[in-house]
Amino acid sequence: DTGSAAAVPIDDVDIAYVTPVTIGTPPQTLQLDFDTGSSDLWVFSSHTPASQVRGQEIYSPNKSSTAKLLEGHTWSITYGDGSASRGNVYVDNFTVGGLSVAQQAVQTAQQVSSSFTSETNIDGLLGLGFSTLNTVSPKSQLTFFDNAKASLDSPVFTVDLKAQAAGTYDFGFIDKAKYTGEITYVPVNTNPGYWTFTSSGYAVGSGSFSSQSITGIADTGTSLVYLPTAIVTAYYRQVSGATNSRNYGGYVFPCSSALPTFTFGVGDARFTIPSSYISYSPIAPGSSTCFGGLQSSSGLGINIWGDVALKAAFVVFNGANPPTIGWAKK
Ligand SMILES: COc1ccc(CN)cc1O
Repeated sequence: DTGSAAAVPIDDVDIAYVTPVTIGTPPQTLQLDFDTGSSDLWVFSSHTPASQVRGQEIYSPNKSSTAKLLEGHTWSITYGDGSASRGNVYVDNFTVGGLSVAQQAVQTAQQVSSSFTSETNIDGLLGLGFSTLNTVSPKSQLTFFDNAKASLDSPVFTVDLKAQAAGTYDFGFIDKAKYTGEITYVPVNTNPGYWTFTSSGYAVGSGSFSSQSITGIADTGTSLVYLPTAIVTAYYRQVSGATNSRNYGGYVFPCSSALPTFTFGVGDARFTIPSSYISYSPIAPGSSTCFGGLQSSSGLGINIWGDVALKAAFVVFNGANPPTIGWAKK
């Protein structure tokens, strides 16, 4: 089997991407944020208080003839940005881009935090991290990818995110039309459950490449890139008027400032993030102060290669044993 579905930016700065999925019988279509940085599949539902729903599509298990409550199971998750959700669990038919799983655990939200309520274009998350991170209790559940893996032509999914355009999530195959040159594969550390790999270094603009190991996670569910402070300060030293603002919670700069590109290494390969991806967004609509797409990871305890970096590459998440991650130009 294989599957292929669109990854559509939800706003004009690519803060997140959503992908259509269908759940149950007859099929209910929701738009989910596919997140390689977590492993819960949760949805806005008929169990979500109306006060917390602001236009999101909901999954109603009682309207699905194939839904079954997973008795006595609950879940609760908190994300790196402080957002959170919790609820109960059903199993039901689940399809992504033509690829179906019969008894997928679908976690129905009974409570979502305000940032999810205000994210009106996201109807839930589909975790593509390792199933060890799943929060369902007393028995943790498998991700869609883990459930589908055995039936896939190849145990992989690929991520092709684009700036202000629809990209794709492919399952079970590697589409040669989506990348150029070779794919560089590097090892993945599955502890504690992220797609953790080690980058071989970085360069700021046309500067020299600094060979150093940067261990971090490939995270489709995070908008920006978060790297060690030394690297980030070296970058913004090249941006006139840049400051690390406590007020705005990170590096900001005059939107008119020229930004260098940022290059990162994967093995011998080099990937360059265009300046336009790093001039992420005005701090408020119409402001002449811009927030950077590259920020310090010092407060996170982990380096994150989020959408700003993933947009610059075609990435293969290889779920073989042992798992690896592959990066190619496009
Ligand atoms: C509030 O919105 C989100 C919070 C957390 C994640 C997962 N990194 C994805 C989101 O779209």
